[in-house]
Amino acid sequence: MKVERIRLRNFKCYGEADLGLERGVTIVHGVNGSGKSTLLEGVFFALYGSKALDDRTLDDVITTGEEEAEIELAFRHDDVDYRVERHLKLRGDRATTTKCVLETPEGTVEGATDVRERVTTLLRMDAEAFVNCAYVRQGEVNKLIHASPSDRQDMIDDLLQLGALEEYRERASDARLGVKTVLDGQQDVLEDVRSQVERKEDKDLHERLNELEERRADLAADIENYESQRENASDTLEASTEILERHEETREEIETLEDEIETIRSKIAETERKREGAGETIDDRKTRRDELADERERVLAAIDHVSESSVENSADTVDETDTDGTSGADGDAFGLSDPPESLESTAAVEDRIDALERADERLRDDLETLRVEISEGSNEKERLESQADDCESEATEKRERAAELESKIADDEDAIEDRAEKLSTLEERIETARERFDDAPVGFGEAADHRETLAEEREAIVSELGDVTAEIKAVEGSIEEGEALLEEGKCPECGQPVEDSPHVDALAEKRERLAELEAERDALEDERDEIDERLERAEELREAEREVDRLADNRDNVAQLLAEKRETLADRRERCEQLREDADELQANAEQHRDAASDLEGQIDDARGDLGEINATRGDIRSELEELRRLVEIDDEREELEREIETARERREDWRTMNDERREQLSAKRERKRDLEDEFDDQRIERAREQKHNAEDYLEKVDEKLSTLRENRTEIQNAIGGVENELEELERLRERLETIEARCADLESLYDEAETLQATYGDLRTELRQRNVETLERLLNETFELVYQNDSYASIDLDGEYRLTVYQKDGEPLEPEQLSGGERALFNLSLRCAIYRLLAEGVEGTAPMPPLILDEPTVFLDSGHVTQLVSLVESMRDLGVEQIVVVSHDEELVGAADELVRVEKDATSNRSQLERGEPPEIELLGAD
Ligand SMILES: Nc1ncnc2c1ncn2[C@@H]1O[C@H](COP(=O)(O)OP(=O)(O)OP(=O)(O)O)[C@@H](O)[C@H]1O
Ligand SMILES: [Zn+2]
Repeated sequence: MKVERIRLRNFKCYGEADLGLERGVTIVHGVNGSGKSTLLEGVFFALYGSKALDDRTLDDVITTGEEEAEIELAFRHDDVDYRVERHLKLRGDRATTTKCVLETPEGTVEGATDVRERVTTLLRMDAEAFVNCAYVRQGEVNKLIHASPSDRQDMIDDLLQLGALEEYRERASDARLGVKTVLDGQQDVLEDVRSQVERKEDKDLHERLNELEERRADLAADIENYESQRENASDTLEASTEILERHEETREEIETLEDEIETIRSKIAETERKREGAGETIDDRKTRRDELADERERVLAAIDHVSESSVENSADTVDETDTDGTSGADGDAFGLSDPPESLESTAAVEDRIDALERADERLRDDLETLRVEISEGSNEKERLESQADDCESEATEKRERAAELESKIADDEDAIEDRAEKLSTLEERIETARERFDDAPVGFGEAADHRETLAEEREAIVSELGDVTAEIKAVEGSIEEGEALLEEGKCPECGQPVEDSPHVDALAEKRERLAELEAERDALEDERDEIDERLERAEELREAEREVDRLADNRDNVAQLLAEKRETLADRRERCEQLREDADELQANAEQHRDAASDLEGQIDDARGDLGEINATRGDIRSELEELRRLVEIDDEREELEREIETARERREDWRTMNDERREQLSAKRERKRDLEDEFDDQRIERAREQKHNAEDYLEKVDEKLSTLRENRTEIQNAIGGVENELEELERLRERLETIEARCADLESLYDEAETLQATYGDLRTELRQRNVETLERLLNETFELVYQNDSYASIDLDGEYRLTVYQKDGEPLEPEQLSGGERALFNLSLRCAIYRLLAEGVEGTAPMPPLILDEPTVFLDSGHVTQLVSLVESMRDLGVEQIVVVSHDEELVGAADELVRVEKDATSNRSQLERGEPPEIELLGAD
C-alpha cells in the first residue's frame, strides 16, 4: 500500500493542508509542536476513523473553534486506487461523522463501520495491528519489548492471525467440558435407574398378583349370594307396602267423601235460606206497590188543571204591544183542553207534561220580550228626561249671558256720550287758537319761517352795531391822545412841535366823525329794539300754531275711539238678541222631551201589569207540573217493583232446581262411602304391617354386609392394579436403562472426539507458531545483524512463547531489558521489521505491504546508531516496502530521504502548513 495524497481541513492544528506523498523515504521535519505527529495521525484516522483515536473522541480532532473537519486520503494498494473521505461535524459539544465513504473500483462503501471493515480486510490489519506493526507512534518504539511475554504473545499471535486457532481450541475445550457435564449427569441417572430396577425385581410381584386374584374370586361369590337374598326381601317389602298404601288411599277417600257430603248439605241449607229471603222480598215489594197506587189516586184528585184559555189570555196581553206578530197565538198549540180522566196512563201524563212545558216555554219567551220592552222603555224615558234637563240648563245659561251683555251695552252708551262732548270741546279750542292769526302779519302755518327771517335781520343789525361801536371807541381814543399832545404843545399827529404843524386841524375832523358815528349807533339801536318786539310777536304765533297741531291730534284720536265704540255696541246688541232667541227655542225643546217621557211611563206601567199576569199563569203551570212529575215517578217506581218481584220469583225457581240436583249427589256419595267402609279387613292389614317391618330390618342388615364386602373387593382390586402398575413400571425402567446406557456410550465417544479436537487445535497453533517463530527468528537475526553490526552479540533466540533471548559471543544469554536504551530501540525496530516482513510474505502467500511509518524513532539513538537506522530503513526499501514515512529532525536521516516535508506553524493564525522540499535542502538544514 502507498499513500498518494492526504488532505486535511480543520483537522487539529491544520486549517487547510494538501500533501502528495511519493514512493521511497519521506522525512517530515519541523520544530516542536508544529504538527508533524498530527499529519501521521491524519493518515491513521483516515484509514480507521474513531478506532485510531484511543481514548480520545471525535470532537478532539476538530480544530478548536471550528464546527466541521474533513479528512481525505488517496492510496494505492495491490495496483488499485482507493480514496477514503471523512467529514465530521460538531453538534452541541459532541462531534459525529456526517460522511464516510471509501471509493473502490468495485463501488463505493459507505458508513464508518463498513469502511473500517473493508480497510481491515484490504490491509489484513485492524487499527491495533496497524500500530503494533506499521505505525510506530511517538514514544512507542519499545512497546513490544516492554510488553509482558503473554501480551507480546497475544500481539504477535494476533498479527500472525494465530489468535483464531487459540479461539477454536478454547471452543473445543468448552465443548469437551460441556459433553463431560452432560455425561456425568447421564451416568448419575443410569446409576439411579439401575438400582430402581433391582429393587423392583426383589419384590416377587407375580406371586402376589396370583394370591390377590384368588381372594377377589371368593369375595365375588359371597356378594352374589347376598344380593339374591336381598332381592327376595325387597319383593316382600314392595307387596306389603302396596297393601298398606291401598288401605291408606281407601281411608283418605272415605274422609274426602265425608267432607263432600257435609259441604253439599250446608250448601242446600244456605240455598233454602236464600229462597225464603226472596219470598220475603216479593211480599215487601207487593205492599209498596199497593201504597203507591193509593198515592197516585190522591195526587190525581188534587191536581188543579191549568186551562188553555188562561195561557192564551196571558199570551194575548203580549200581542197587544208586540207589533211584528212573530209570537202570535195559534190557539190549538198546547192541547190543554183534554179531560183530566185521561191521565190514568203514564203516557197521557207525559203528554200533558209536554203540553204544559211547551206553554210555559212560550210564556217564558213572552216574559222575556216584556222585560226587554220595559228596560228599553225605561232607558228611553231616562234619556228624554236628561235631554230636557240639558236643554233647560242651556236656556238659563244663555239668558244669563244676555243680561250680562245688556249691562255692558248701557256702559257703552255712557262712554259714547262722554267722548262726543270731549270732541266738541276740542273743536272749540282749535277755533280760538286759530283766531289769533286774524290780525297777524303772516297766515296760519307761516309763523316758523317768519320768526327765522326776523332772527336773521336782528343778527345783521347786531353785527353792524358792533362795528360802529368799535369805530366809536377807536375815534374817541385818538381824540384823547391828540388833545393830550396838544396840551404839551406837540402835534397830535406826528409829535412835532405844534407851531406850523399841518396836523392840528385833523382833530376837528375826528370830532365830526365821532358825532356821525354816534348818530348811526343810535339809529341801529332803535332798529334792533323794534325787531326784538316783532320777534316776540312771531314767537307767540309759533306757539299758537303748535297748540292747534296738538289739539287736532287729540281730536282725531277721540273721534277714532268713538267710532270703534259705536261699532262694538252694535255688535253686542246683535249678540244679545241672538242669545235670547236661542234660549226660547231650547225651552220649547225641553217641554217636548218631557211630554214624550211621560207617554213612555204609561206604556211601561202597562207592560209591568202584563208581566205580573204571565208570572201568575207560569206559577200555576209549575205547580201542576210538580204534581204530574210525581205521578211519573210513582209509575216508574211501580214498574221497577214489578220487575223486582218477577226476578225474585225466577231465582226462587232456579234455587229449587239446584237443591234437587244436590240432593241426588248427596245420596250417591253416601252410597259410595258405605261400600268403602265394607271393603276394610283389619287382620290382613296387621299381617302386611308385620311383613313390611321384617323385610325392612333384613334389608338394612344385608346392605351393611354388602357394602363391607364391596369395599373389600375394591381394596383387592386396587392392590391388583398397584402390582400390575409396578410390573409395567419395571418394564419401562428396563427400557430406559438400555437407552441411557447407549447415550452414555455415545457421550463418551463424543468426549473423546472433543478432546482430540482441542489437542489438534493446540498442536496446530504450536506447530504454526513454531514455523512462524522459526521464520521470525531467522528474519529477526538477519535484520538485527543488518542494523547492529556489533561483535558482541552472536544470535537472538525466539522460543515458542515469543520469549526473546540475546546470546553474546561468549555464549552468555541476555534478557532484552538488559540491553542499552539505544540497543533496545534498534532491537525493537528489528523485531517490528521482522514481523513486518513475515506479514508481508503472508501466512497464505504474499501481499503488498503497508507503508512503514515511524514517529521520532531516533530519540534514544546516538549518532552512530542513527546510521544503522538509516540502513534499516534502506533495507526495508530493498525488501519491497514501497513507502517509508519518518518524522525526525535527525540530519543523517534527512540525508537518507528521497523527499522532504517541512511542517511550520503560522505564528499569527496558529495553523500548521506543509511544504515540500527537495533533498538539496539538506545543506540548509544544518543551519536550521
Ligand atoms: N483540536 C485542535 N485544534 C487546534 N490545535 C490543536 C488541536 N489538537 C492539538 N492541537 C495543537 O496541534 C499542535 C501540533 O501537535 P503535534 O503533536 O502534531 O506537534 P509535533 O510537530 O509532532 O511536535 P513535537 O516535535 O513536539 O512532537 C500542538 O501545538 C497542539 O496544541
Ligand atoms: Zn407832525
